[in-house]
Amino acid sequence: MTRAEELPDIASAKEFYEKYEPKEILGVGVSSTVRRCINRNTRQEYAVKIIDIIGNDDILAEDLVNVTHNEINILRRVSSRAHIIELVDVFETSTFFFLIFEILRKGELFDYLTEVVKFSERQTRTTMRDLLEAVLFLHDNKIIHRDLKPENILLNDDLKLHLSDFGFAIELDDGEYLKELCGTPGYMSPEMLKCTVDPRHPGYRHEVDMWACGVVMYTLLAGVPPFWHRRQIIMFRRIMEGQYSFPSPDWDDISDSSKDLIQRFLTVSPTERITAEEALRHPFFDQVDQESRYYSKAFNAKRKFRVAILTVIATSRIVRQYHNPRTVRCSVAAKDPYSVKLLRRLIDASAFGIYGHWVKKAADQNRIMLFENCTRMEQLQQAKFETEYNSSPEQSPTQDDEDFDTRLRRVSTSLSFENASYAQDIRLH
Ligand SMILES: Nc1ncnc2c1ncn2[C@@H]1O[C@H](COP(=O)(O)OP(=O)(O)OP(=O)(O)O)[C@@H](O)[C@H]1O
Repeated sequence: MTRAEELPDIASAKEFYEKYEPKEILGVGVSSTVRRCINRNTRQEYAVKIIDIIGNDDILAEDLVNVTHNEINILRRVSSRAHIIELVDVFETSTFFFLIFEILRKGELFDYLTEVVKFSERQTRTTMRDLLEAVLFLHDNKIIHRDLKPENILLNDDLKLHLSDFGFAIELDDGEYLKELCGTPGYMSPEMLKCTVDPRHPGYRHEVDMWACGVVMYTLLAGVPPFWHRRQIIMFRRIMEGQYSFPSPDWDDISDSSKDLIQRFLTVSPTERITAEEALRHPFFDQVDQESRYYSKAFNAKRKFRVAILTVIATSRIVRQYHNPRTVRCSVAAKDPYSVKLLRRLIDASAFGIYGHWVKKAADQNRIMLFENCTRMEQLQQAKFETEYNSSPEQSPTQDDEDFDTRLRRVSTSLSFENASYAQDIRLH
């Protein structure tokens, strides 16, 4: 049994054990273990996040206590709002924190996305609307999440999303700017990266969350992240320059309004980037509005008749397609099987079946980045290589004369180290 799997002894957490009965592990975080638990009086099920303050080799106990207090304070302010996880109870001892949350049985959006490979536009619309409503609430209350990504979005039984993990969330006063580099590399905004390498940069604000929303939306629709590159330093360059594309064939069937909204999220200048409020008014969401308005209208015989006719037409089309599927020319399938939608899905699903995760499709389209938290050894090796490279005599510039790329490489190296020890989240001081 690993240390994470061990339960804190009863003497050190009497109050928690008196009220709750811990059960099996639901997930393991960087500094915590999450278990199902049952309230002994009500028999209601919850999820308890158990944070081991002193048993964490990578993080200083004092830092962990401060970070957790900040997380609890923010959660108490935002908890149980629509699409935000509910914090039910908190217990603190000298060695452990116990944070009791509502239980979200379907786990991470990330795992769900891994299973289905990518989302339809309709699914993306629902997911992004819920996410943006949560983000709007945070921003209206001057809170920045700073780590929006599919791993931090949990799903309940009805696949309704709940934003979680407020470990990096922070409250920001008007006119205040931040400079701390934190979050997850592929989701970081250009201004966050720029202020790390340019000491004269003013810093960043809540717009970093909107950038992350763009990365999430792109990833949901394409099944691959927008800026990924095997070398983190190149990925950072791409982020800072806003260099991404909508390559064929994946994006051929995706509407212009989806692409337009992504472009508005992934706008390099934070002042020109779309806000959560504006995004919710974007035409991409109109279709849902029409649908919900349609269903909320009172009974109308004419409309009902129309729906019945459309249903018959759709059903007969499905039956026809089932018996006479669209022909695929052998020459096309042999030359470029991935361009045929039907085969594309089959290839993706088979690759997933074989490897247990998404695999590389081309140099610029790589799903590996989504699994970077599993490649610790590779990152550690790369970090070691980069450090040796940086520490060689001819590669040790002073703080003043080092060029932009050297500073960026330094950030990238630190991130690789942080990634290796902290799995996917980072916090540099
Ligand atoms: N309320 C919940 N209901 C169900 N499962 C949960 C719940 N909260 C967390 N989990 C599961 O536990 C895993 C770890 O959660 P946690 O938020 O602690 O991860 P983390 O953010 O990586 O941890 P850390 O805060 O230490 O960085 C999640 O990925 C999820 O699968």
